[in-house]
Amino acid sequence: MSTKRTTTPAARPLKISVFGTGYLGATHAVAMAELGFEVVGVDVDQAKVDALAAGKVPFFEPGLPELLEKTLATGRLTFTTDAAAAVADADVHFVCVGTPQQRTSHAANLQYVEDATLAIARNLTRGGVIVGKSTVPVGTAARLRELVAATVPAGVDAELLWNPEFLREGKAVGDTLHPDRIVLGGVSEKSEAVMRQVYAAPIAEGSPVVVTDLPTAELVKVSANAFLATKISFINAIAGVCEAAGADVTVLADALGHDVRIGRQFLDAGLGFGGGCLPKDIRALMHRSKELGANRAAALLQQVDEINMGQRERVVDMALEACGGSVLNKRVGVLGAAFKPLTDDVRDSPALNVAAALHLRGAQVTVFDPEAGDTARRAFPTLGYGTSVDEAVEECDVLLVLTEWKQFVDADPARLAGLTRTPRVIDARGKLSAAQWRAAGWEFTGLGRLAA
Ligand SMILES: NC(=O)c1ccc[n+]([C@@H]2O[C@H](COP(=O)([O-])OP(=O)(O)OC[C@H]3O[C@@H](n4cnc5c(N)ncnc54)[C@H](O)[C@@H]3O)[C@@H](O)[C@H]2O)c1
Ligand SMILES: O=c1ccn([C@@H]2O[C@H](COP(=O)(O)OP(=O)(O)O[C@H]3O[C@H](CO)[C@@H](O)[C@H](O)[C@H]3O)[C@@H](O)[C@H]2O)c(=O)[nH]1
Repeated sequence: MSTKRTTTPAARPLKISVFGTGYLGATHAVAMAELGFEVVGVDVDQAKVDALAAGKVPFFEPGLPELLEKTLATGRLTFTTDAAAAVADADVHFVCVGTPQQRTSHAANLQYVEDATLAIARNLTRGGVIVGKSTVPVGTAARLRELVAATVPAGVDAELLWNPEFLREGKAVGDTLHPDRIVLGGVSEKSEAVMRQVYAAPIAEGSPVVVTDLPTAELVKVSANAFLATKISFINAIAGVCEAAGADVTVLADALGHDVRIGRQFLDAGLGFGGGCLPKDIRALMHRSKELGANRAAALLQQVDEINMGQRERVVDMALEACGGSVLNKRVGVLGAAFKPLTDDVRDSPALNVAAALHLRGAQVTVFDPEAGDTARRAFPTLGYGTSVDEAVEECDVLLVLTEWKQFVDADPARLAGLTRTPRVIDARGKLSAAQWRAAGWEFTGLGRLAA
C-alpha cells in the first residue's frame, strides 16, 4: 500500500513591524526581537529612529538600553521611517502609536492610530495581521476594520485584531516579556494561531490568554486603568478623613492590604496619579461612557479625577501654609519631576504641576530629579533646576518631596537639615520616615499622616 506523504513546508519565522517607537513601541520592538523574531520599528520621527538604530533609547527605561544593544547586534532588529518597506516585508504589524487627550473634549485623539493603520493597510502586498496595541476608546477597532477593508489592495487578505498592552513604565521590559495576561480581541482561527506563535514564550511560561471580541478587549484595557485610578483616589479620599480624625493612612493602607480581596498595591496615598496613561485614559473613558449613555461610569470617573487633581491643590496649599500663607520670594526645594520613580516621563506630572503652581505664586523653585531633569526642563522651561539633591535643598524655606525616588527616601535628613534656611519638609508621597526626619530637626508634614 502506498502512503501519500503530505509535506507541510517548514513555517517561515514571523517577521514583525512595530508602528510607533515611543515608550510602548520601542520596548515592544526590542522585546519581540529578544523573543527571536525579525523586527522593524517604524516611526515618523526621524530623530527617534536614528537614535534607536544607533543603540540609544531616547527615554529612560531600566534594562531597555542593554536589551536594545543586544538585539541590534543580532541583526534581527532595525528601525526606519519607511512605512512601505517595513510593511512589505512583515507578517504581523503592531500599532503602538500615541492616543493623547484632545485639548477641549478630553476624548482620545485617534489621528495617529488611523494614520498608522492606514499606512499599514495601504502598503500590504500580501496577507497580514494588523494588531492594535494602543489604548483606544471602545468602538475604535471596529471602525478601523472598515477603514482597512476599504484600503487594502484588491486580493490582499488583511485582518485587524486588538491586543491591548498593560506594561508599566519603569518595569516595561519585564512586563512585556512576562505579561500577566495576553488579551486577544476579534481574532479568527488563523490570526489567533499567529498571535499564539508571537507570544509562544510567555504562554509557555504560564501567561494566561484571554480570547474575546473587539469591544471587550478595548474595554479591558481602559477598565484596568480606571480601576487602578479609582483605588488611588479612594485611598486619597480616606487620607483626608485620616487627617481630620488624627489617623495614619499608611498604617490603615497596610491593614487594608492584608485582606487579599483588597491587596496593598495602589493604596499609597499622596500626590496622586499622573503620567501618559491613567489621567488621559480615565478622561477618555469618561467621554466615551457619556457618548454611550453609561452615565454612572462617567460620574464615578469624574469623582476619581476630581479627587486626584485635588491632591495637587492640597500640596500647594500645604506649602503656602508652611510658608505663612504666601510663597512670594520664598525658596522652595522640589525633589522629583517625573510622574513616578524609575522613569523620565513628565507627561501630566503631579510634581511639576505643584512646582509650576508655586512658581506662579512667586516662589523661587529649584527642582531636582535624577532622570527627568531634561524632559522637565523642556516641558517647564521657566522653573529653576538643580543638578543634585543638595542644590534643591540649599537655602530652602520649605522642601517638597513629590516623587519617591529611592535616593530621596534614603537621604540623610540630619545632613540636609543643615543646608536649609528652615528645615521644613512636606512628604507628598508618604515614603519618608516621619520619626527620623523629626528627630533630625525637621518640621514634618505628610498627607494623611498628621499623627505619624
Ligand atoms: N507608555 C506606556 O506605559 C503605555 C503602556 C500601555 C499602553 N500605552 C498606550 O500606547 C500608546 C503609545 O503610548 P506611548 O507612551 O508609547 O506614546 P509615545 O508618545 O511615547 O510614542 C508614540 C510614538 O508614535 C509615533 N507615531 C505617531 N504617528 C505615527 C505614525 N503614523 N507612524 C509611525 N509612528 C507614529 C510618534 O512619533 C511617537 O514616537 C498610547 O495609546 C498609550 O496609551 C502606553
Ligand atoms: O499606590 C499608588 C500607586 C501609584 N500611584 C501613582 O499612579 C501613577 C501611575 O502609576 P503606574 O500605574 O505605576 O504607572 P504607568 O506606567 O502609567 O502604568 C499605568 O498605565 C499604563 C498605560 O496604560 C498601563 O499599561 C499600566 O498597567 C498602568 O499601571 C503614578 O503617578 C504613581 O505615582 C499612586 O499615587 N499611588
